[in-house]
Amino acid sequence: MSGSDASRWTVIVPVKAPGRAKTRLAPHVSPAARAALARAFAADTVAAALAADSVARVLVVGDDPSLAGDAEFLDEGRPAGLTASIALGIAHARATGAGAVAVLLGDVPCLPSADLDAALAAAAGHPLAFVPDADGDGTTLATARPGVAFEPRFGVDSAAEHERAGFARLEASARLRRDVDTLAALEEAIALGTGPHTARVVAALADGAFG
Ligand SMILES: Nc1nc2c(ncn2[C@@H]2O[C@H](COP(=O)(O)OP(=O)(O)OP(=O)(O)O)[C@@H](O)[C@H]2O)c(=O)[nH]1
Ligand SMILES: C=C(OP(=O)(O)O)C(=O)O
Repeated sequence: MSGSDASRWTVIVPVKAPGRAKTRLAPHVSPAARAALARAFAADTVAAALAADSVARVLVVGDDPSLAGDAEFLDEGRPAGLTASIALGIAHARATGAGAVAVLLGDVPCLPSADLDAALAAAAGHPLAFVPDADGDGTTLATARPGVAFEPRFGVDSAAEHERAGFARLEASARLRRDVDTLAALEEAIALGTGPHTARVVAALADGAFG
């Protein structure tokens, strides 16, 4: 992350409180391990965004400031769901001078900053764009050029919803597309190579640190 000129991106990362997150992992790991994984996924995602050359600003939206790390934090207040938290983040970013805006979900722990830079460079060629997740039905990144009305459609079948709403589908790396919701996705992420926060929690899990 360097400078703040208008050609660079503001990246909004919604992150829910770890204790309530990643419920699809609940059958496989303890509540403490699940919360630690959720926190680590977010930390690796935010770190990648902060390190990206094309990113001027990273804004974490949620209800736990400790999840923001070195990024800005925007308190969503009473949790009202993913769509509401994203809308709050976009409105805040635009009201405080953001030009190009991206929403990156906080569960892509394999993401290298160069892969985010590549996707944002491609996104700059479209008013609105998105990156489908690894499974193809969801979305990991949605983008809007400066001044373009931005109402991303994250949630169920968001890839199809984004396409229907006129967002251009971008080619992107497996590492940007690999969100982690399930045990199978976690195993794939480990095989791809995660960021250091997730790697530490996975190692602790393997050592039996969570019981
Ligand atoms: N701020 C905020 N972030 C959210 C909210 N819901 C989901 N997120 C974040 O959006 C990203 C993608 O959400 P999901 O893949 O559904 O993750 P999740 O809700 O933790 O997982 P499940 O409980 O398994 O559905 C993750 O970074 C979540 O932390 C919300 O209500 N508020
Ligand atoms: C909210 C989404 O994430 P997931 O499908 O991982 O819950 C999405 O893909 O739009």
